[in-house]
Amino acid sequence: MSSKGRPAPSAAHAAVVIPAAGRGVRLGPGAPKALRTLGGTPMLIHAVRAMAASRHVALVVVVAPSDGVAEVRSLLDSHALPERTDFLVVPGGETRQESVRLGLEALPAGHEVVLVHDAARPLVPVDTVDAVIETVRDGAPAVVPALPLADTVKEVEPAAVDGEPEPVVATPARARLRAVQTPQGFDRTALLRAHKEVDGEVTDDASMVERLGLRVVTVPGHEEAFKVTRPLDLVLAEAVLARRRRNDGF
Ligand SMILES: Nc1ccn([C@@H]2O[C@H](COP(=O)(O)OP(=O)(O)OP(=O)(O)O)[C@@H](O)[C@H]2O)c(=O)n1
Ligand SMILES: C[C@](O)(CO)[C@H](O)COP(=O)(O)O
Repeated sequence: MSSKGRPAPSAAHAAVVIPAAGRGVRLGPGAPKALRTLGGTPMLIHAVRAMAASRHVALVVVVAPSDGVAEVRSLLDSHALPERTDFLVVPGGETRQESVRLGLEALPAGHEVVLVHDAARPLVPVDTVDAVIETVRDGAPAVVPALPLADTVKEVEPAAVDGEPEPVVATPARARLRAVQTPQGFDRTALLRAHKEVDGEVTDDASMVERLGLRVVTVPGHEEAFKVTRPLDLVLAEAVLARRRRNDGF
C-alpha cells in the first residue's frame, strides 16, 4: 500500500526527483528561487503540479534547501495537489548533481522509470512529461526534451578576466545542436549507476548516462518549458501564466 492507503503503484509508474535546493543567484537577491512566487504561487508548487498532472507519475521527491525542509513540506501540505501522487521532501546539497543524488537515495523500491525535473522549469506542459515517460517505457535508457537553437553558437577560449574579448575557436554546425530541458527521463538502473560511477562536474543527468556509453535520445521539447534563471525569465514566466489563466477562464 502507498502512504495514502491506496494500492502500491506498479513499477511502470514513474517517480520524479525535483532538485529545488538552489539559491537562484542569477535571479538576484531574495528567497531561494524555488520558493519565489509566480502568479502568487511558489515556483516549486507549479513544478510539482506540472509533474503530478501526468497520470503516470506516482511519486514526487522534492529536494529542498537544507534549511528549508519543514517549509517545503508545509507548502506541499497547504496547496492542492492530486490525491493519486505521493510526496517526499529531503534536504539538498551544495550542487545540483549532489541534490539529485540525495533525491535518488530517498526513492523507495519500484518505479523503474525515474524523471529528474528542475523546480526552475515550472511551466512544462504535461504532454512533454508524458512523451518522456513513454519513450523510456519503450526502452530508451535516457530521454531528454530538446529544441533547435535560434542563435548561432561559438566555442571560445574563456577569458581570464570577465568582460575581456574571448578568442573564438570554433562554430559548431547549428543544425546538429539542441538545447535540452527537463524533465529528463531514465531507466532507474541506468540513472543510479550513472550517479554512482560518473565523477566530475556535469550540467545535466543525461550527460552522466552518456558517459556510461548508454543511448540517450531526444523527444520534442516545448518553448514554455524554459528555465527561470535570470530576471527577464521571470517576466516571461508571469506572462505565460497570465495567458494560460486567461485562456482557462480564471
Ligand atoms: N545545490 C543545488 C543547486 C541547484 N539545485 C536545483 O537545480 C535546478 C537547476 O538549477 P539552477 O537553475 O541553476 O538553480 P540555482 O542553482 O538556484 O541558480 P543559480 O545558479 O543562479 O544560483 C534548480 O531547480 C535548483 O533549485 C539544487 O537542487 N541544488
Ligand atoms: C538540467 C538543465 O536544466 C538542462 O538544460 C540545465 O543544464 C541546468 O543548468 P543549471 O545551470 O544548473 O540551471
